Amino acid sequence: MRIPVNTASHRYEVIIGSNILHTAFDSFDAMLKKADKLIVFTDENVWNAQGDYFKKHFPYSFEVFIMPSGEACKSFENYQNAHTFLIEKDCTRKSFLFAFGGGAVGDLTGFAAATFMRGIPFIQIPTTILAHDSAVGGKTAINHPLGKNLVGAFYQPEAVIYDTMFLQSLSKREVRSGMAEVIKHALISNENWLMQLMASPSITNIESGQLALHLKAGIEVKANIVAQDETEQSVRKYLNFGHTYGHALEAAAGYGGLAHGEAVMIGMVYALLLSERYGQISREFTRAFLSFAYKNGYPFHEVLKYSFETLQQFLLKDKKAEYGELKFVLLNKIGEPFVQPIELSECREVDIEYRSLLMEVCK
Ligand SMILES: NC(=O)c1ccc[n+]([C@@H]2O[C@H](COP(=O)([O-])OP(=O)(O)OC[C@H]3O[C@@H](n4cnc5c(N)ncnc54)[C@H](O)[C@@H]3O)[C@@H](O)[C@H]2O)c1
Ligand SMILES: O=C(O)C(=O)C[C@@H](O)[C@H](O)[C@H](O)COP(=O)(O)O
Ligand SMILES: [Zn+2]
Repeated sequence: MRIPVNTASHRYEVIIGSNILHTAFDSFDAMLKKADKLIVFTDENVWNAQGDYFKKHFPYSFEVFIMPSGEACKSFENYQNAHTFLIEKDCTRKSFLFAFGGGAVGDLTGFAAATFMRGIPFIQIPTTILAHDSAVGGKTAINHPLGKNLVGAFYQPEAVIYDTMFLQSLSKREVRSGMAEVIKHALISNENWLMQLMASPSITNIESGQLALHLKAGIEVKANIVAQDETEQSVRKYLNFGHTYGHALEAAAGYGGLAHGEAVMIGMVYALLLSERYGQISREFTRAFLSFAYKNGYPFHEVLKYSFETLQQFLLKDKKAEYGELKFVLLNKIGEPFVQPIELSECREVDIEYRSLLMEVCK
């Protein structure tokens, strides 16, 4: 199945299916044969779990750069190492990169592709559920100790080749983390879809055919939004639902302490509490949603490890902030996101409210 992504700067497709790696490159054969070098960026875990399948089914000869797994690959140090690798391998503007991994590998590779010799092409080959989000739309970045994804570029891939075979080796924790972005896509777009997800007996145990439908639906939401607003001037901000508080937690936890999707899930409940004040979200819904997420194993108790004072320094660095004003994505109703300026004093009030709700619901 192919899903078009038509952004202002570039048009490409997400090719998604099971066992497609060996055939998916057919349409790119001419382009890839013109490249002087094909370089695959991956991480240790992905290479250990899926390297053999990759080597068997990837139809070209390539060199591989294996990075530390998880957020460690989005460090300045690894970003420099990646460029050193490309330079030492005599890569040129005719070289081509592949991001073979989850969102961390995808974000690092995309940023390396955007900046190596001022830009070389790359293809995303995502291997996590979460990467149905990260591989699409062209946000690339590394982390700074003072804030998540603060250094990056909008840079679109030539294609996204999503072989869902790769998902089989994901840990339960990574499945849960990835499902948070699926749930985010439902929350900002479609109440029926959200209700279907909330009715699943277990969010980490969805049958593969059904999971593929959720991934397709999530990719379509994302593709539709980035087609309207590639560089986050307007509606793209909606894709950041849950991320203001979520990114602050990830930074406070020292990148990698919390998985991205775990932090986003915690941040989405915080955004629901704010949505009660500015939209039509009821406390009853927030409570039901929190209870659903808690039963599915999202680690809400992590919030209690960090004071609001620790989180606020990161909240203030959120990329949506403008002219000293913090902006949160909130929901009027399920499927109706909007952007709301919020004072830091109100963030603190809601943080206190959140901690007491957690004590009540997450026993
Ligand atoms: N660019 C975007 O639009 C966007 C969107 C969402 C998230 N992100 C970024 O993506 C990152 C999170 O992505 P992620 O959750 O995929 O994390 P990740 O890339 O860190 O992968 C999670 C863990 O799973 C391992 N892994 C990956 N695929 C595997 C597989 N098939 N089998 C076994 N292990 C595997 C990885 O090695 C890692 O340890 C964050 O840095 C986040 O900021 C970016
Ligand atoms: O694509 C987007 O736009 C998103 O906001 C998707 C998010 O899931 C993703 O985590 C993104 O990297 C966050 O962007 P940031 O600009 O807040 O760093
Ligand atoms: Zn995200």
